[in-house]
Amino acid sequence: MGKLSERSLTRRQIEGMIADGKAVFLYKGEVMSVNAWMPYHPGGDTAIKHMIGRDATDEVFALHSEDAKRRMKSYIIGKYDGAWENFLPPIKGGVFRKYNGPEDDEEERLRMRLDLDAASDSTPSSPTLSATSSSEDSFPLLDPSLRRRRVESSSSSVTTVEDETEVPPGHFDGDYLTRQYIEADLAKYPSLQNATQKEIAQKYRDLEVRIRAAGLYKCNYWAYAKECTRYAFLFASSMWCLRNGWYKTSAFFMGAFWHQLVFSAHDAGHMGITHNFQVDTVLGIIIANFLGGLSIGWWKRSHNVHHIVTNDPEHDPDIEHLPFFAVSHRFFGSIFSSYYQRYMPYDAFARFFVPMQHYLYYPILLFGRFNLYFLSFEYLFKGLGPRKGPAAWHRYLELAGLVVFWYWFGYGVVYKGIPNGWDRFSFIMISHMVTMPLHVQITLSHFAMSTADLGTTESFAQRMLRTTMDVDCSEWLDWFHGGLHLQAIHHLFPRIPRHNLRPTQKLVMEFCKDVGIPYAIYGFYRGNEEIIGRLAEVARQAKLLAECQKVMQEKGEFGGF
Ligand code: HEM
Repeated sequence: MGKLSERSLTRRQIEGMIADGKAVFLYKGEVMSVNAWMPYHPGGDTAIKHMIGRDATDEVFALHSEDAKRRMKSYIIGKYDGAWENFLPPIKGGVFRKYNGPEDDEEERLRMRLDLDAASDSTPSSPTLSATSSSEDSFPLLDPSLRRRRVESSSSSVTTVEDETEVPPGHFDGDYLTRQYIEADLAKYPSLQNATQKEIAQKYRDLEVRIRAAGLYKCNYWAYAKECTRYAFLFASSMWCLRNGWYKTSAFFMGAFWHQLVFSAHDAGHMGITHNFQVDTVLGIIIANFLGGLSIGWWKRSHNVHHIVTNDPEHDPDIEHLPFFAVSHRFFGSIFSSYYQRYMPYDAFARFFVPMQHYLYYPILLFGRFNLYFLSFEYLFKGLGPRKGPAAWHRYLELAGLVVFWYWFGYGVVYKGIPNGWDRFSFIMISHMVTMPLHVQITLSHFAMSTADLGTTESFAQRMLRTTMDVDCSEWLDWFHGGLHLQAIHHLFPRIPRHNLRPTQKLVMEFCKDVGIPYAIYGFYRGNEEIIGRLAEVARQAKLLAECQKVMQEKGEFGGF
């Protein structure tokens, strides 16, 4: 009998394993079953759950070190020959059938042949929706009168194309809107046919090889020396002003220090500095916990899921901000968050805030840092991170980091360094509010982009570029945006060091042209307009929904989503 890793598995066998509760995914044509590893996984189990039944090659490749990829070999249980069609993972509602024997394989072969015949009979260019869609394969075409299309040239040579979908006046239909948004994306992006998406995936992998050969994974440590000088200057300025009794100016510098630090914490959290998981995580803990009072573990846990299911209202924690913001009408339906493991109710608070969210966007973000404390404490005190495996000990270092932070900042700076209550209060408020641009920078790349789910065939590269945009700015301003302005590039290659994102951008633009994926890039001001525009659009929909519900209640009908 041959080695386990050499046996060929059929699609139905793999489906049957998943039906039996096994966490199975494909990586470079090999089938892996990882239940035993899940409690030890530094990336948490949610990340893996999103890949069950899928070809996870690109996601796994983008997020892991060479060492982790080597480690994966021991979880191979077989191989799959041929082109894999993704299942919808159980976490997204996928349903799997038990495997009863070779007769199931025969039945599956027949089904696939029939599907193939049906596909070749249909128009080749028309995109088909995969397992996530309803029984219909494609939605009725978007009513052109409802769509305003603008085509603009950015300062770069790449064209930015954008649609705005508006609700027909007088009624609110969430499903209709969802279909409209999907149709808008289908019209704008390459076909979802398996063959097209596989070609995009292949070209994305070729691009990765070119990037690696160009040395763009190599960290520029001199650039970090400059970053550290800036951090030291901001911190020293804060302390100097504090000593001289200029509390408000001191608070400003403290806020600027935290604002800048976060960019390096982000790099470390992605293993984008030394590329060694333990070294970069410790760097991240020093920056985020010891100096910033936050938890890098919390951030990694939520941010990594965000990288895998970007802009998916039910799964991406980075766009789940009810009751304050809803970036999609789908939040009106009180959907279940797989990350938070709870319903996100569209309750009285949400009905109050969301219709005016475009006015509240900047004021609420002023308080963003306070929310980060809450999420960090919750993560560390509830022990939500890995309890076993290579990342288990990080929790203790993180907790020590918080103790040190509250000692130097809470006791040393605020309590001992400032003589009276009012100045202490204003120091805390100013220093925290000065970090507000960071929250804008974080949300800028995604809030205005698509939240539509195009199904299981869409490649990782297309999904990242469809849900993420970049911000165009002069190179000398890169320090201010800290790499967050090149989010689309970063989402395609999360481990590329921040200072190499700009040279990578050129290669990504060529890739986008080649595969026909629009590369979204706006100036900072225009990007802000886009966000406010999107928030205003969803706010209008929320108002319309409220009006419809009121009318229906008056008529004694049920006013649902
Ligand atoms: C046999 C399967 C797997 C093994 C052995 C494995 C191993 C590891 C290891 C050792 C790390 C630490 C960072 C590193 O050295 O790269 C890691 C991180 C990570 N893994 Fe996996 N992994 C597996 C499957 C997956 C899958 C399917 C996903 C989903 C895309 C995933 C997502 C992540 C993420 C997001 C991180 C980042 C965690 C962090 O930086 O804190 N992993 N994994």
